[in-house]
Amino acid sequence: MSKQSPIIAPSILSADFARLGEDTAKVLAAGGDWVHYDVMDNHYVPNLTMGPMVLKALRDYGITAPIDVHLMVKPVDRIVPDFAKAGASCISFHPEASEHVDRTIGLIKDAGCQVGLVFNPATPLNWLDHVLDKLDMVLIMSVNPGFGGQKFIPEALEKLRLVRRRIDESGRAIRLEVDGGVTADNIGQIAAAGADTFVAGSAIFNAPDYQAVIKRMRETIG
Ligand SMILES: O=C(CO)[C@@H](O)[C@H](O)COP(=O)(O)O
Repeated sequence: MSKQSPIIAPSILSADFARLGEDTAKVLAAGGDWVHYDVMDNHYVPNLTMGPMVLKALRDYGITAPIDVHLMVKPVDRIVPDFAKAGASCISFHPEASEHVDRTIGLIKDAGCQVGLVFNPATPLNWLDHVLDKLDMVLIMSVNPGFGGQKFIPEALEKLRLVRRRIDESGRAIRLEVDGGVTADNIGQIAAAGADTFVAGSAIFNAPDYQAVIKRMRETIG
């Protein structure tokens, strides 16, 4: 299976939290495809963000774009149905945070969501063994999770190449997402390494013109 059409998923971790609905609608109108929604629990990662109630509030506000939930929480399973009910489209989790990775994958699918598995910079790819065919997405972290605005870790490029190969060999339509330090300047290199789904927070939300950054990213990806 060759690469799928590129998706740009602005991470609303860098949005204006005091005007979250408005800012999310604005970034989508500016050309964002998905909403990337970071859930941090001050346990698995050292930060605390948003839960399912805020996600539901975005749906109630009128956000209809796919919401790509990145769970940085431990334990994982208990909170999955709440996010599905709130309107998540895809739920990704870290294998180290789940006692039973295959069970968590099944739980997310049974809740009606797409499922992704997330790899921190030091997480080995052998967590893909035996489960790759069940996934809709593999997410490669190019920073250590917990904060926006960090610098891209270049070793992520080799990891992307390795996962691209595994996905292609599987023959399945699995997305390859990258998250952390993605900018209009490095997105070309990241796309060339095999990513087709690009999360970007500070590079978009800290810019004066969201549309101009997203357009530049899209043109660079080709
Ligand atoms: O999951 C995370 C951080 O843990 C990310 O989604 C960040 O929100 C990306 O932010 P930038 O690095 O693009 O500023």
